[in-house]
Amino acid sequence: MKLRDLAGDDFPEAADILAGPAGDVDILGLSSDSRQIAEGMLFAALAGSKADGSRFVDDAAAKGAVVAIASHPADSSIPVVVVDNPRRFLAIAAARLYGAQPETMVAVTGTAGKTSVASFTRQIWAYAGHAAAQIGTTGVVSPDRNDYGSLTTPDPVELQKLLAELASEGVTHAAMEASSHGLDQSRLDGVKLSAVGFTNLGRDHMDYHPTVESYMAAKMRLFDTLAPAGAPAVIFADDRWTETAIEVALASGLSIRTVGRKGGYLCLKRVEHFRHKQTAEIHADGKIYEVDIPLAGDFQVANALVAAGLAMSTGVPAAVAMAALEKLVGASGRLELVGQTKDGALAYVDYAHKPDALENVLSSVRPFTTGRVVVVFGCGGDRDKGKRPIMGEIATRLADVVIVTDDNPRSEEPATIRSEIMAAAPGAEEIADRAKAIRHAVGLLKTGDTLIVAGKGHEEGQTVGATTLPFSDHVEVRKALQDLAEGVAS
Ligand SMILES: CC(=O)N[C@H]1[C@@H](OP(=O)(O)OP(=O)(O)OC[C@H]2O[C@@H](n3ccc(=O)[nH]c3=O)[C@H](O)[C@@H]2O)O[C@H](CO)[C@@H](O)[C@@H]1O[C@H](C)C(=O)N[C@@H](C)C(=O)N[C@H](CCC(=O)O)C(=O)O
Ligand SMILES: Nc1ncnc2c1ncn2[C@@H]1O[C@H](COP(=O)(O)OP(=O)(O)OP(=O)(O)O)[C@@H](O)[C@H]1O
Ligand SMILES: N[C@H](CCC[C@H](N)C(=O)O)C(=O)O
Ligand SMILES: [Mg+2]
Repeated sequence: MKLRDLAGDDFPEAADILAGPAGDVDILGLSSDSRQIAEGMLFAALAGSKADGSRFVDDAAAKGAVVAIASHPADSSIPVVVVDNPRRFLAIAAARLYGAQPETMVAVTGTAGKTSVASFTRQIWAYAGHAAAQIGTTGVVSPDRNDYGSLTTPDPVELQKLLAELASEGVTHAAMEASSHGLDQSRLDGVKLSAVGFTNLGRDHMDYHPTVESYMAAKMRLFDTLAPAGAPAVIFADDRWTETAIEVALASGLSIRTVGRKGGYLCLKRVEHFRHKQTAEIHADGKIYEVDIPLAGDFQVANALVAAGLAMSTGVPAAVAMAALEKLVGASGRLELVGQTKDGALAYVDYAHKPDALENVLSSVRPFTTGRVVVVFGCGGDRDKGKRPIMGEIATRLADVVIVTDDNPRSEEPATIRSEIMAAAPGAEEIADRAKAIRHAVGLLKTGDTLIVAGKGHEEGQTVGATTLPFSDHVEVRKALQDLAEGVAS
């Protein structure tokens, strides 16, 4: 496709250069990484967190790039087209180059619950008879795929390639997670959205966003920039940041649909929490439905409501959506019951790796725990350091036994990360080796206790330095439970 057609009318600041010979250049592919460039491709020079991509224009040209997109002029053997936001150019050009997307796409943002909402929305659509997919932290799930993922919101070129593949595989509906990094870096800018959702805002990624307001503003790009005017915006009604989300949706001309106890579109009239399910009375489309949601964790009711709101906003009748809630399966590693001891103590794996999530998950299991709540967790390296003492405090306040261990130390010294948590967790035990920490915790379990292994959820690796070693909380919990049952000494 010609560069001019990839740009369309979206980049008036480059209209002059695109009207000339540079606009006629035929583009065979796109990349923001000079190392991935091949003959005939466009190179987008992005200012990143570690490097400035414009340093690599010559490398890209040497590998066969025919044009570069950048935010400032550069001397090069290939034309350099200057635009205000090269990341946005890359995303929009990728959407045009790959062409197809599932007809109905929704995106959900918020600090916690995105993966669960994307999964539940996919499940409700599938129940309603649609070929549906989800894209996010746990990877890609569709009728034909179950691919492990790495980023919550993929890089725009990969994302658009994936959407075109899904469309060609017959997927008509896709729900995706919009992370604050993804939104801030314009990774979703070429996605054609039918509806958008917001769950909640808590503390996370304060290493990347300077203030909580700017973190919220990044999330709200989904509403004020990406959602087309008039699109439904499904907003969880009971969060501290609900009003802000509503204000942004109003100012952006979206159709506001609140869900929750204070919800107008879906109103939670009553909910009873049981150990493995919740019974909710939901007012939807003029009727009251009593729904058994077969998931542990009261926060899952909020996620189920946002998902039902998104499904209904894209054509699923209320009665079908409510019936589908009774069949939901939790996303992998989200308060997932992995096993129990012979005395009936339950062991869960959960993905809480930020303060609000840890607080929610520990509070959720408390009412059903007649014994002690035992938690094993750590904090990731090269990520928001401020959350470490906060999570230490939460664990100490809400659990009876706290075991601090490693969770993807990455380039940091693991002992330093643990000590920053331990500083706010008096009485906690520190066991560096995560497998040993889990085994120790399982060994402590008595009748009535609940174990939460938090932070890694579905993850299949432990990243130490630059190496990711195979590691799964599920596998380690199962092994420890089995050895305990067989009397193998720890
Ligand atoms: C901090 C961050 O978000 N980094 C993302 C960002 O990279 P960057 O722009 O900072 O890259 P950089 O290393 O500074 O390099 C700048 C540019 O020079 C290019 N380059 C570099 C070297 C070279 O030889 N040639 C070359 O062209 C790079 O390809 C890049 O385009 O843009 C890249 C392309 O989209 C992402 O892959 C990369 O994600 C990294 C891998 C990452 O770990 N991201 C995490 C923090 C993330 O995005 N997480 C979110 C949130 C999860 C959650 O909600 O909890 C997610 O969506 O997963
Ligand atoms: N609605 C919610 N409110 C508070 N905590 C939640 C909520 N939903 C999930 N959690 C907690 O957050 C963890 C992660 O849930 P989920 O993966 O659905 O969220 P996410 O927004 O996709 O997270 P991430 O940004 O890490 O991918 C869960 O394991 C649970 O501990
Ligand atoms: N998408 C999140 C995942 C964190 C998971 C946790 N296990 C950790 O490594 O901190 C991030 O990159 O911040
Ligand atoms: Mg997620």
